[in-house]
Amino acid sequence: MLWVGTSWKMNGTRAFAREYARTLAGLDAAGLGDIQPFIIPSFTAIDVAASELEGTGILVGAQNAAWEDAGAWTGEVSIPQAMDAGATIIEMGHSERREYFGEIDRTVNLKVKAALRHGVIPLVCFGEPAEVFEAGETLPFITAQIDAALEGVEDTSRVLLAYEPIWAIGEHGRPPRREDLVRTFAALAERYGDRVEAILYGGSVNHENNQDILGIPGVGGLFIGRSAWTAEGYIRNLELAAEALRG
Ligand SMILES: O=C[C@H](O)COP(=O)(O)O
Repeated sequence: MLWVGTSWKMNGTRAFAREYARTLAGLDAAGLGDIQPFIIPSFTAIDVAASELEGTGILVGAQNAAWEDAGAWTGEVSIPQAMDAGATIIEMGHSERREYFGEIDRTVNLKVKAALRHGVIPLVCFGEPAEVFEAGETLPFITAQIDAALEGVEDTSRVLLAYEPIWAIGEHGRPPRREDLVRTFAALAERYGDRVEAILYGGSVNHENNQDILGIPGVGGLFIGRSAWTAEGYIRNLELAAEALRG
């Protein structure tokens, strides 16, 4: 099974979400084979996307959620609230949240535990900055992030991990070299492969490198930004992944 999903980040109105999800709902999901698609809109559009996608097998997630269930946490959205809107995946630890909104390993860990307690899937993002990569310190850096995220969690089998090198993300990002990903995923698979649901790759995934990345041993899926920000772009990514899976 390959997990192939997209986060829209801070993009999209409810009307956009309805249109996108409707196009996606028209897809022959069975024809994709063993691919698990998921989309992660902004909070405001989760319910629209989820209702359009009901019964299609395509999952909808939230880009963040609080670890507490309710209370005086101004500006936060709890996991039960995200679930109420239709989310079954909770993303956490994305580098943009770590850089701009104070997300730290400790809060990611609290969120992993809260998501599992509520029976939704934690999607844990991690990745190193350029200077760590250039110093050859990627592995110790990312394994420390993952170990902290999973600390004290007995059963991690439903956790999705997403390796997103910070220097590879977004419009100024550059896709990693294949040999670097091969090395990193070999180590991640050896250390976490049996313990988690899947280990995804994210950062400058596009229609040209999609299949090549999926061919790397240990890569269990893709977490895509820009090249899936239109329904057509995302569907093309899904079709390419299905083709890669068929071999
Ligand atoms: O959440 C998605 C990632 O940050 C990747 O974004 P990108 O594909 O636009 O580089």
